Formats: sequence, structure tokens, C-alpha cells
Amino acid sequence: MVLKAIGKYKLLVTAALLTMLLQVGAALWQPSYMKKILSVMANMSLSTNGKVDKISDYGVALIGIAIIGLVGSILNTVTAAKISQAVSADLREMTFRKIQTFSYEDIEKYKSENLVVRMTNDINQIQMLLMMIFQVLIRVPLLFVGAFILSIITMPRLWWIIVVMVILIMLVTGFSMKLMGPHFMAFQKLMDRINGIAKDNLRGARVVKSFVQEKSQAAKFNKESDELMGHNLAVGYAFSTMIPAFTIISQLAIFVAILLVSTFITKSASYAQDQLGGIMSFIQYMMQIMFAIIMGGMMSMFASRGLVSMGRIREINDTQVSMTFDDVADETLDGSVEFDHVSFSYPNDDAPTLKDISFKIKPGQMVGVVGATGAGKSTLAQLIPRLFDPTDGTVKVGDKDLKHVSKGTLKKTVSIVLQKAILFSGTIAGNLKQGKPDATEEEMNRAAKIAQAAEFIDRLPDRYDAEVEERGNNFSGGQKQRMSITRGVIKQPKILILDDSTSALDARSEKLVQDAFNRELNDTTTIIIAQKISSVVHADTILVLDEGHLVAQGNHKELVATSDVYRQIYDTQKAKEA
Ligand SMILES: Nc1ncnc2c1ncn2[C@@H]1O[C@H](COP(=O)(O)OP(=O)(O)OP(=O)(O)O)[C@@H](O)[C@H]1O
Repeated sequence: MVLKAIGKYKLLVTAALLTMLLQVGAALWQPSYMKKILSVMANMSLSTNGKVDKISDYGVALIGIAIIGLVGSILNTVTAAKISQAVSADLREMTFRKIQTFSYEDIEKYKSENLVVRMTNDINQIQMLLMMIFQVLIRVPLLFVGAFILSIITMPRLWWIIVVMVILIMLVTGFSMKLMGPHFMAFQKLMDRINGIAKDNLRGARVVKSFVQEKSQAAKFNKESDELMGHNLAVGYAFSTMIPAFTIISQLAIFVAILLVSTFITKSASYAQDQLGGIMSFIQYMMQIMFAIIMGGMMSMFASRGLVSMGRIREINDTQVSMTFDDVADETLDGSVEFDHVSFSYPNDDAPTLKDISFKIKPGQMVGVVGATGAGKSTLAQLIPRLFDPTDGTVKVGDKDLKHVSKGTLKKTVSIVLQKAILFSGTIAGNLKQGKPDATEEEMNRAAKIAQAAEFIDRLPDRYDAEVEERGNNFSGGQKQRMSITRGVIKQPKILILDDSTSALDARSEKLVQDAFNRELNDTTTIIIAQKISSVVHADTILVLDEGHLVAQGNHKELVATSDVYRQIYDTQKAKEA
């Protein structure tokens, strides 16, 4: 997946690789000139004629090589940044598009905060890994092998120092990586949890404040945050020992090399003139070898985090969407609804929430759904716009099994106004047009009048262009519900489901909404889920749910006479009102 995404940027990738080569070439070339300069200096006492000129020529060449290396480095950083940014943006967009195809069930399985972390933090990890790859991937092995060979050619008698140094550095790097690995693995999961707590806390800020929950929320957050800090510290400790260990090893290697060369010099004067310059380049090559191993270690660290993130992003993109729609032409369905022996269990929940439910609703009927809290009313409603598929049985709309209806047909036939009014930041018009993207102002007006939203929208200076803040925070609960109902009715669906969506309206407004429905939405099948029996008392038929079972169906009068569950709810509510 990532390779495919990188494949789009072949030109940039080639440029990054070439500039990386340029950098390595310059780095490996530089010490040989250093050796030449020092060799000339070592021989100076014998005859200085022409030697200063030679030194300055070598000096100019050295600066030239440094400039080539610098240009290579700048171009490499720019191209690596471009590739990593472009690829991560592509991955982010691709993943977001994939999430848009998810069913509600898929989103529930992942959890929204987990998806947010994947789209942000995991993509950042991949971006950092790509940056690293295009800055050091070729550089590390080339620099390592090149410096290794050249150091031995420069000082053949000191080959063993290099070998011992490489072994020691690799051991330290391997040991440190082993210590750090599990902590990196824990990062992402903790980030998911921290994000979830922060999201819940900020979303429920009013609850937190009104129930004085700041301390307990902070304690919950601190627990996860401290755990993250623990992992970060462990990585920090491993790093803090790794770097000094490298320094000790390299200093030791330099000391032994100088000591040995000094011994050779005392034994042979000619060796001094031949090899004195070599020791300088030898040390530089040693440093380059060490740098290559450290970079390799860092890369494996980024890689271990980046690979976990790649796995998490791939998991989203490889997800088999749990709900697909038949690729059939859109059609016009009537507003009848039929549940045929429908049972339903939530994902990861063994016990069924709906149990063997069967009923039929005729087009244009007004239907009430009542039952105790948790009886399964909202769950039943969510099966009609296919937010979930039933575990058993069939849900039909307009006599067609929902599983064989196109997405377009379902969208124009069914509209649901959820229990919680969810608005998006933007304008009122932007929110209403989610119900019908090409809605005219006249259509918005008509829908707003039915939902009793026109009265407050008309009072706003910008009317439909008035700003809606994040989650509609600048509107009251009742206003949000009215806008939500407006969005639901604007496309004039054949079936309108109101899931307890007038709960924040006062009795007068609720009555006005219901009257408007009766007047304006005569042909629409209206399914009203209600806590209060008074909201559905005039319905053509009422479904009574009890612990996931449909225990009775009929109009108010019939149910009072025949259903114990219904009568019980009715009597309790009447007693409260009295
Ligand atoms: N997304 C979900 N995942 C798992 N279980 C759920 C989910 N939503 C609801 N449930 C469970 O299903 C049962 C029925 O919930 P549902 O919301 O349908 O009841 P309800 O009758 O609409 O209740 P209320 O009147 O309080 O809104 C409850 O026990 C609830 O815990």
C-alpha cells in the first residue's frame, strides 16, 4: 500500500536517491584529501618548495567536495520532505475515503477515537519513517561499507580496531533497540486511550463542569498520561546510555589507533611520513562507520514504530465493509415497512437486543414505538435506514428487502432524526442541505416551518447563513432538535423516523410539530419513538417493546384494553402528570 503510494512519485524518488548518493560520495571522498594534505605537511620539513601550493589546491578540492555534499544534503532533504508529505497526505485522504464507506457497525467496531489516532498520529509516524528512509536508507549501507573498506585500505594494519568497534557498537545498538522496542509498541495504544478520554471530556464538558467531575477526569487522564510518560522515560533512559556508550567506544578506538600508529612511527621514520596523514582519514572513516550504525539503529527504531502504524492504516484500508449495497438502479418505493422475524445483536454482544420481531406498517401511517428504557426502540429504528443489518430475519421497505435496495433509493426513501441532535460546524444552510444537497431556500423554509424552526431562524440576522459552531454549541437543545428535524423532512422522505427527537421541545412546540406533520406530511409514513405515551396517543398504530420483544401492537384504545405492559407505562405516566 505504501509502496504503491510512493510509486506515484517516481521522479522525486529518483532525485532523492541520487542526491543521497551525492552526499555519500562527498562524505567518503573528503577523508582521502585530508590524508593528502597531512601527508604533504608531514614531508614539509624536507623540502617546502611547491608544497604550500599543493596544500591550498587540496584545500580548495576539499571545500569543493564539502559544497557538493552540502548541495546534495539540501536537495535530498527537500525531496525527502516532499515525498514523505505527499505520500502521507495521499494515505490520509485514501484512509478517510475508506472510512466514509464504512457502515455504522464498522465504525462502532473500531471506535471513533481509535480511527482519529490512526488518521493523525499513525500517519505522522509513517511520514517520519518515509523522511528517514529517503534521507538515510541508501546512505547507511553505502557509508558503512565504503568507510569500512576505505579505512582498511588507508590503515591496513589497524583493520581489527574497526572490526572490534563495529561489533561493540552493533551490540550496544541491538541491546538498546531490544529495550526500547516494547515501549514503542505501547505508544500507539496509549495514544488511542488518551485521545478517547480527552474527546469524551471535551465533548461532555458541560456534564464534567456541572457534576464537578474535573478531578476524577483529571485522575483518569493522568493515569494514562503517566503510563505514556513511563514508556517515554524508558526510551529516554535507553538513549541516555546508548549515546555515551558510543562515545566511549569511539574514543577508545581512536586512542588505540593513535597509540599503535605512534608505536609504528617510533619503530620506523619512513612509516611516519607515509602514514601520519592516514591516521586522520582513518579516524574520519571510523566516525562515519559509527554514524552509519547509529543512523541504522535510529532507522530501525522509526521503522518499528512506522511499521506498526502502517499495519494500523493497512487494517483500515483492507477492512471488508460489513455492509454493501446492491449495484441496482435507483427506484421509487412506497412508504410501507415490514419486519419479518427480525432478531438483532450488536457487534461484540452475544445477547440479542431485538428478538423475533414481526410487524407491518402501511404507507402514510403514523406509528408510535413505546417501551421502557433499553427495550430496544432505537435499535429497531436504526434497522430501517440500514445503519445495521438484522442478525436474522428481513427488513422490507416498499415490499423490498433492504439488502437488495440501492443506496440512492434508501437515502431518498428513509430519513431518521436521531435522539441526539448532531450538527456540524458551518452554517444552518450547510447543515440542512445534508438532508438534500440541492435544497432551495423555499424548500428549507417549508421544512423549517414544519419543524417549527422557522420562528427562530427568521429572527437571526443571517437566517440560513447564520454560523453553527462546533456541534451546534451556539444553539439551545430545542433549537438543535428543530434543525435536526428540518434536515430530516427537507427531502420529503417516504418514511420519516423520529427517535425521541422532540424530547427537548416544550409541549406546545411538540404539538405544533405534530400538527404540521399531520397537515404537511400526510403521505409520509411517520415512525415516532417516544418516552411519553402522550406523544403517540393519536398514532394509527403503536408498537410496544419489552426487553427486545414486540409484546403488543394496536391503537391507543386497543392497547389500553389489551396490553399489560402498555397500560402499566400509561398509568405510571398519568400518575406523574396528575
Ligand atoms: N451501540 C451499541 N452497542 C452495544 N449495545 C448497545 C448499543 N446501543 C444500544 N445498546 C444496547 O441495546 C439495548 C437497547 O438499546 P436501545 O437504545 O435500542 O433502547 P431504547 O429502548 O431506545 O432505550 P431509550 O428509551 O433509553 O433510548 C440496551 O441494553 C443498550 O445497552
